[in-house]
Parts: sequence; structure tokens; C-alpha cells
Amino acid sequence: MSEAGVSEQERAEADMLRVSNLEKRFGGIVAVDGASFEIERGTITGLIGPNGAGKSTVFNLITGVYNPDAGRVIFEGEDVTGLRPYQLVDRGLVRTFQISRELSGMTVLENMLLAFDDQLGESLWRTVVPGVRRSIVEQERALLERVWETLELFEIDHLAHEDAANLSGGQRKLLELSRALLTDPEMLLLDEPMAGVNPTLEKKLLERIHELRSQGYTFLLVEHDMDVIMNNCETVIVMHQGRVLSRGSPEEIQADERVIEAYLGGEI
Ligand SMILES: Nc1ncnc2c1ncn2[C@@H]1O[C@H](COP(=O)(O)OP(=O)(O)OP(=O)(O)O)[C@@H](O)[C@H]1O
Repeated sequence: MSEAGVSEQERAEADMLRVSNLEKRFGGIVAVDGASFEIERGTITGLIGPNGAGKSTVFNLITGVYNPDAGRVIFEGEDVTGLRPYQLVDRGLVRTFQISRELSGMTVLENMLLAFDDQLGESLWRTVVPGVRRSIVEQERALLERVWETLELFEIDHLAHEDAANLSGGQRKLLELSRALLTDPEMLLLDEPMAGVNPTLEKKLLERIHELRSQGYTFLLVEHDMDVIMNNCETVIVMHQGRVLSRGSPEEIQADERVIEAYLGGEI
């Protein structure tokens, strides 16, 4: 037990995610150099740092895109280091992915349905067996309802039949977040969610994120827009040269001399 009467185990249970001593090298470049931090359940945490600090690499290590050279990723108390992205999605750890060029050739609705890749369109033979066919039709109807509800929630339902290539940058961000939500995540990692998003859409997107947080979702955002970070995150983690330089409330971070220095004396 610690002084405050909270055991290590209790503290670990309150954490949604813990990374410890993560390391990743690319040839001679040390992109992540022993990064450790925790993310509390049901919070919005910002991950910031100057260009090249290692933020995207940490995201990729947490979400299974890269394997760490050293260190561990603990999600909901379980060691998930080295699991592939789809295995992490099954456990509720999801990141938004940019709509790639191939997916741009599909409509918004089709992009959304991809989130259910393994649930929709069961083997054809099963669909010809009467009882099974019925349940599959019902299942697909329920999934479609959820897709429409989510599109409505994000106010992009009117774009359902539009080619994703024709969406604005901000509308794409809404689609990316909507699609990630369909996978029933516990925790969402958002990479630059506000990049290219106009102020109206930004407001809408932030409102949705706060609503979801109040429902118990946990968020980790990498975002260069300091106003977004400082006005919306409970906790801010600052990376510099592959390590965690500082962690605290927005007020604490803005007053931290080391952080100001890391940003080359610029204001943050
Ligand atoms: N695939 C890669 N191959 C080689 N070097 C890489 C690779 N990915 C990242 N790096 C290097 O690792 C370091 C950290 O990069 P990373 O993209 O994680 O930083 P970042 O904090 O996300 O930066 P930014 O804010 O500019 O996006 C940089 O020096 C970068 O050049």
C-alpha cells in the first residue's frame, strides 16, 4: 500500500493504458528512447512535443503497427505488447486511420461498413439455409441501423452515398472517427484529429469527443493545435527526443520551463 492507501494494483486498474520504457530505433535513429506514461480511464489526454519528438512512433507502438525494441504496453491490466492492430481492435484499443486512396474510391457508407468486415456477409452457403439466413438478415439490419445512427450523430448522413474522395478534410475526420466508433472501442487514439478541420466542424468534433468521454470512452490525442490540447485535455504528456519530458494538467504544462525550452523558447 502507498501512503494514500491506494495499492499499486488499484492504481493499475484505474489506468486504461500504461506504457513502460518503450524503445524504437530506425537504423541509427532512436525515435523512442524509453518512454513511460499512464492514461487514466475516462479521460482525454493530449500527447504533444516538437516535430520529431516521437509522438507518431509511440502511437504506432501502442496500436501494434510497430513492435517495440524494448518496453511494454499494458492495456486494461493486460500485456498487449506485440499484438497486431486487429487484435487490439478486438480488445477495444482503436486508432483512427486516415482514409487511404483505395478507400477514397468507395462511398461513405461503404467505408463505414468496412468496420464490420468480419461480421457482414457471412459465408454464402449459410445465407441459403432458411433459419440462418433470417438471423443474418436481422443481424445485418441491426448493423446498418447502427451505421446510420452513427452517421447521423456526426451529421454526415447526408453524405452517405458520396464518394469518400469528395469529402472535405474535416468531413473525412468525422468519417474516420465514426468508423472507429463502430468497432466498440474502450479507448481511441486520434492522430491529428483537427488537422484541416474548419472551426465549425472542429467545434462539432470536440463536442462529440466530450460526449463520448462522458459516456466512459478514453481518448489519447496527438495534436499540434495547442488551443485544442490546452482547452480539452485533463492531462498533457510532453515528449521530447523520444522521452517523456513532462506530464501534468494544461496549466502545469504551460508553466513548465523545460517544456517551453523544448519548444525553442516559443510560446505554447
Ligand atoms: N519509419 C521511419 N524510418 C526512419 N525514421 C523514422 C521513421 N519514423 C519516424 N522516424 C524518425 O523518428 C523520429 C521520431 O519521429 P515521429 O514521427 O515519431 O515524431 P513526431 O513527434 O510524430 O513528429 P511530428 O510532430 O513531426 O509528426 C524522427 O527523427 C523521425 O525522423
